[in-house]
Amino acid sequence: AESQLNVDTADKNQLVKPKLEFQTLLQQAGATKDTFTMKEVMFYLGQYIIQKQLYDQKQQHIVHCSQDALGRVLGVDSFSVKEPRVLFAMITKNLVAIKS
Ligand SMILES: COc1nc(N(C)C)ncc1-n1nc2c(c1C(C)C)[C@H](c1ccc(C#N)cc1)N(c1cc(Cl)c[nH]c1=O)C2=O
Repeated sequence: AESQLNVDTADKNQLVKPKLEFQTLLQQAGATKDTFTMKEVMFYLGQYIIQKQLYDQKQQHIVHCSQDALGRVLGVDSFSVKEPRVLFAMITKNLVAIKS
C-alpha cells in the first residue's frame, strides 16, 4: 500500500512515487520512470534547477522559483540549498512512500 506520511528520507532503499505535477517536473529534467529513490529525486531536481538556471547569480545557494512550476510544487518563492531539513520537508509533501 502507499502511505504519504512516512517518506523516510534517510532510508536509502525507500522507493517513492512523486505526485503528478512533481512527476512532470522530474520528467522535464530527464526522468523516464515513475518511482525513485530519494537520491534520484534530488539528482533530477538538481538537474532541473541547474538547467533552468533558477539559482541566484550572486548568492548561488539560493534558488528562486516563484515564476516556475518548482515554486508551485514546493510551495515557496525561494529557498536555500543549504537547508536540508527545510528542503526535504517541502519535497516529501510531493512524494508517496511505496511499501515494498
Ligand atoms: C543552486 O544549487 C547549486 N548551484 C550551483 N551553481 C554552480 C550555481 N552548484 C551546485 C548547486 N547545488 N548544491 C546542492 C545542489 C545543487 C544543484 C544540483 C541544484 C543539490 C540540490 C539542491 C536542491 C534541490 C532541490 N529541490 C536538489 C538538489 N544539493 C542537495 C541538497 C540536499 Cl539537502 C540533498 N541533496 C543534494 O544534492 C546541494 O546541496
